[in-house]
Amino acid sequence: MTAPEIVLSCRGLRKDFAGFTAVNDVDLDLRHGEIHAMIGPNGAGKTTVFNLLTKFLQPTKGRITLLGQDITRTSPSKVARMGLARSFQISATFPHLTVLENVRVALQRPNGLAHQFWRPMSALDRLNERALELIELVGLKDARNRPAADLSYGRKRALEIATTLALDPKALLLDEPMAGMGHEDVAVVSAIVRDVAKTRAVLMVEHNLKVVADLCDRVTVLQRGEILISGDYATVSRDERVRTAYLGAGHD
Ligand SMILES: Nc1ncnc2c1ncn2[C@@H]1O[C@H](COP(=O)(O)OP(=O)(O)OP(=O)(O)O)[C@@H](O)[C@H]1O
Repeated sequence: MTAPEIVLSCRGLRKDFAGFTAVNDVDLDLRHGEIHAMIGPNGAGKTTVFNLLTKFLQPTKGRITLLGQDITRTSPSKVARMGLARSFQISATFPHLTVLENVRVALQRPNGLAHQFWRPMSALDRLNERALELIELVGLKDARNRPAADLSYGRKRALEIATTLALDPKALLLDEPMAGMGHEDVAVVSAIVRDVAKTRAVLMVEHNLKVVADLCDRVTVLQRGEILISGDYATVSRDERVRTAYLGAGHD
């Protein structure tokens, strides 16, 4: 069987901040249908890698490709349109708008609201149809007419994921999607991530190792800006360097 298509890839990625190397020689391949976790201690460079991949930071060295196209020098808005989405940057939700209105706003974003007013009713119907599909995908159908502010924490995160999916990204980067959640919400959001990953590549920074073990196909461990090891959870968690450096001695 051939390996799934590589959606987002980087080679030799490096970022220096005023003489300090925050990220060094990072190679990553995100594949269609796979969930890839990036873990590592505080300050390991995870956020910097996210910022480099989404083009919010320009790499000092290295090359990034999205669907085979070199995006190393492409602007963040262009890479977003090309199919790379990041959870918190383009998914801000409006608390006083309903769930449906929030997703509709997100769906209209690529073309800008100003271009929408002249469209025939059928286009608006299509917009509602697509909005409802996304709302259903993240399990918020029953709450579609409720203001976002009324949702529980986990369901707000589900709404954010729905708005992030509005551009139908091919690669989705999630920065600690389960942060601050209780068990039930973690289960809900995990199921959503598993579902959305079926048709795209997902990279997530996640501190909850149980989530990583249950959800992720591949784990990359960063330490002091460099990749310590990359592989499936079983392989990575068996590695002595990972056990001492990150998981801590005695971790099972
Ligand atoms: N703009 C910047 N200027 C200078 N140093 C920076 C900048 N951004 C990050 N760094 C440094 O780069 C290193 C990596 O930081 P980064 O935020 O990427 O780590 P992280 O793995 O995301 O950590 P955390 O888990 O705490 O979020 C840190 O030492 C940080 O202080």
